[in-house]
Amino acid sequence: MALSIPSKLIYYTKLSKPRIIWLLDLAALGGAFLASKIILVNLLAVLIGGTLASGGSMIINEGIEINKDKVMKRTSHRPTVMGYVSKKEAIVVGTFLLILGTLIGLIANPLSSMFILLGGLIYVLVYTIWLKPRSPLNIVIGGFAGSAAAWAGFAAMTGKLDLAAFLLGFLIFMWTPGHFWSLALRFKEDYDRAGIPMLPVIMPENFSARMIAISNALMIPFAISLYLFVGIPYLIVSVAMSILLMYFSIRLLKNPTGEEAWTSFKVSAPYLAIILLSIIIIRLITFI
Ligand code: HEM
Ligand SMILES: CC(C)=CCC/C(C)=C/CC/C(C)=C/COP(=O)(O)OP(=O)(O)O
Repeated sequence: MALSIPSKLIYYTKLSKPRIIWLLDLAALGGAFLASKIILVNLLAVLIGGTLASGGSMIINEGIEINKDKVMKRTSHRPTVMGYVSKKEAIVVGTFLLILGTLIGLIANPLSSMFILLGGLIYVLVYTIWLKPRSPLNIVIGGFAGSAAAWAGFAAMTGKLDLAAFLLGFLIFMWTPGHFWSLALRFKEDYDRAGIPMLPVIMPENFSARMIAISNALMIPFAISLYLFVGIPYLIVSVAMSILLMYFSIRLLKNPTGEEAWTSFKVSAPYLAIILLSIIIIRLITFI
């Protein structure tokens, strides 16, 4: 199908999942602001490189998954399913963007660039190709893709990692199951139809709700202990947000329905966003 360049650009922008990239960028910013100094050029390199690489990785994912996306209601309108972007084109363009993003990360330093590449490779190779079709633990391991964004941000400023960076990375790692199992519980019929063994597909609702509550509870110590590096105002924000998150996890435990799971999913991104924003804003104030 011959399409104009502007419409291709619109399709590629949609395929890159901008609704997810902003939070990955916020994770990279959160990592960067945990460092003791901010190097502006490196910050721009990791944000631009990370955005291109994560967008590219999502485009590769949607190239690989056309047949699954076709049978899932939620994903059946993607430009790849509609035939506007072919499998081969998505994989070629996505790979190009992943490589370009990795190279731009080199402007900061090799470690930051390595984390950008690692994030993309974990998402495409480990999650999409290897674990997603095979194991209900797919997203547990896949969660390291999000950690890589935070580590790329920190490494861009310092060329190394430290305890604060590890805590932020593991916070995102532990956040991912609660985020995704809530969505998968809401759309379990979709995943079942596509033959993807997501936890809520193969286990009863109450078991999935319990796993969401447990993983959220295990995440909270990582979120709160970052106050050692960010200070008391952060402690107040992280405790308040964690109480709110657990309130919705307990509601889901008591009533493990698709509707409650959707509420839990909708709370999860703002939870992480507010934690990351408070790190960024509080550290920014201390830098000034
Ligand atoms: C393997 C790990 C992950 C899986 C399987 C996953 C899965 C998903 C899915 C299927 C959606 C709905 C997608 C759509 O709208 O097309 C979604 C939404 C989202 N994800 Fe994830 N995700 C993961 C990790 C992450 C990470 C690490 C971040 C950022 C740090 C993130 C941020 C978001 C955001 C911001 C949304 C949009 C939420 C909304 O619409 O309210 N996700 N995720
Ligand atoms: C540092 C760096 C480059 C990190 C990249 C990390 C990355 C791309 C994480 C994305 C995770 C994500 C949106 C999964 C969507 O799941 P899915 O593809 O199973 O969703 P679907 O069911 O909507 O297809």
